[in-house]
Amino acid sequence: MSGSRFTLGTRGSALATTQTGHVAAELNRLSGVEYDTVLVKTEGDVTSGPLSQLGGTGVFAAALRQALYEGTCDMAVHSLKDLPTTQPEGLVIAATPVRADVRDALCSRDGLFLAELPEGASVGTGSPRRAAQLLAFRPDLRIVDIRGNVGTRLGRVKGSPVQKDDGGVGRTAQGDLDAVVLAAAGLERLGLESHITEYLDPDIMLPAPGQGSLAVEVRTGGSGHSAVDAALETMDDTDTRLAITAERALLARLEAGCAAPVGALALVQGDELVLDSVACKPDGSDTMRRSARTSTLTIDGAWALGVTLAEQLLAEGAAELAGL
Ligand SMILES: NCc1[nH]cc(CCC(=O)O)c1CC(=O)O
Repeated sequence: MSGSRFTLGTRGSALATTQTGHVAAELNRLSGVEYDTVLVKTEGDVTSGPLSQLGGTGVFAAALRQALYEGTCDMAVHSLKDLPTTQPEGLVIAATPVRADVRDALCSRDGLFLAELPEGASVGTGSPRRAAQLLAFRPDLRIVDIRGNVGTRLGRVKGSPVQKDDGGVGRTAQGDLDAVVLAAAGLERLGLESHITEYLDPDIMLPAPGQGSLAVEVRTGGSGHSAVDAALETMDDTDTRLAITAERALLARLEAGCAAPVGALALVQGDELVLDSVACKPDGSDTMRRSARTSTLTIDGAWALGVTLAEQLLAEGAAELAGL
């Protein structure tokens, strides 16, 4: 689209609008071009069944991508981990900004660490990946399938702080869980990091491929503004791009979606890209952790790293283990 403004599509959740707002402000700072945001309702926001049973990947992204493709907006900001690994024809990821904290975060009552939760404690998550890794570390935990936006999930924790009508903050007795697990990045972007009682070490909990990373998507050919396209190029972070490429290649080669009990984390360490991965039996009774590294620091090299590690996992029975 030409003209002096660009339009950014976003989902309506607090997390989505916050993320989009940050990206918009940064693009405006870098390019001087003004922007508008367009709210797009997605299937993932209106369906109420448990996330793990929604089936298909990309329920959050599909409507937003449709809006972008049709020209309702010039750009879309996604949480990368919610994007299916196949890139739709006609759209490209123009920027992956510097990644935020990749870790999962425990938000528990009374500031308890994961290891300190009482025997049989209830932990809420809708993610089979989180559930399996929690159970691998603590087989006694009772995993409760929850969904909803970040605020709703935090509210499930016993004694979690609530905003009172008079503007003060009180404690709720409404909570029914001892803890929930959420992405640290989302909590931090929403200014809710005070709820975090433990950043879960990737040795215990490998994050979802792409976790903590944003993807700014445009139509093939660009945003329609050369200044905005240049800003997107500036915003793109090479190390983030390499890492998420390897993680997503692994997921793609496993033919696993975001609901699979599979974790992956890649990091540029010196002149190497290191990829750690885990495939779990959903009940956490068995896990397969494998790592690989490459010194070919290109997008093709990163993709090949993910594929190679996925093939090793598959050769060792990961598909049967994780029910892929
Ligand atoms: N599936 C929902 C979703 N998509 C992205 C984030 C958090 C932000 C991120 O990982 O970049 C979340 C919430 C969560 O998992 O706690």
